[in-house]
Amino acid sequence: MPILPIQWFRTIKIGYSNMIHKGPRPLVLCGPSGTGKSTLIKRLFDEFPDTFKFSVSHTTRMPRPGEEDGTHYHFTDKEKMQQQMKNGEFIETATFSGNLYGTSKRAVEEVQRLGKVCVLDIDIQGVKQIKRTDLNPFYVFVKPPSIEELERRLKARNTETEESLERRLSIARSELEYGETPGNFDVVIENDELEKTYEILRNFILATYNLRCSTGESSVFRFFRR
Ligand SMILES: Nc1ncnc2c1ncn2[C@@H]1O[C@H](COP(=O)(O)OP(=O)(O)OP(=O)(O)O)[C@@H](O)[C@H]1O
Repeated sequence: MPILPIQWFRTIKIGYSNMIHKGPRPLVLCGPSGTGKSTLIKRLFDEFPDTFKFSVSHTTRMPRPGEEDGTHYHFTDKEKMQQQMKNGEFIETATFSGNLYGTSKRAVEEVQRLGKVCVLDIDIQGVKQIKRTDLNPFYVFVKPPSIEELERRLKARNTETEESLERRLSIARSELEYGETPGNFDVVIENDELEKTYEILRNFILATYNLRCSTGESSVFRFFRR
């Protein structure tokens, strides 16, 4: 039997192509605030609880009662985190109420090592940062049917003040421009009707990760690797 070069094996699978060393490629979901990313991700996790996982973020804020280090967050301090940021250990960071938050490359790789798809719900700035790393995820951009509809959804969610609503809408306009630029994302999905959108996302993921599902006796979907 001929000895095949390792590159040959690597080309067999698409989504799992780097599984030999690292695990499945992460999945980035990006889109303006209020487009429906959390709603779609929740559906995905509900349907496929063993396939997807979030990474554990770092934070410099104090743990709240019941929060465990390494489970809810990696709790750290400002000096240490700033040093790690300088070392390039984070793929994205943000500041909220004076505390630092961030996703480390290592946290994503830990999910990959478990053989699960690490799901990253991040903004365009985060996408740009990830593109400078070797994480090599699949990029999905979720866009609203229109800015007017986005405004309606954000208002209906009841989480915004007039000021934060305006801020989100203005950021959304520039995010849409980046999201719709060809080559920036592997797929752009318009979230018009939720059921249809979820179906498109689901089909993309099944094909991309080279997975198929079948309806079992209990009508629960099960994954098989082809
Ligand atoms: N297709 C849809 N049609 C109508 N409403 C929707 C649709 N998808 C999501 N929504 C609603 O829009 C609101 C915003 O959705 P969601 O919170 O999932 O957005 P998000 O992109 O995760 O926002 P953020 O980035 O701010 O967390 C929610 O109230 C959600 O129920």
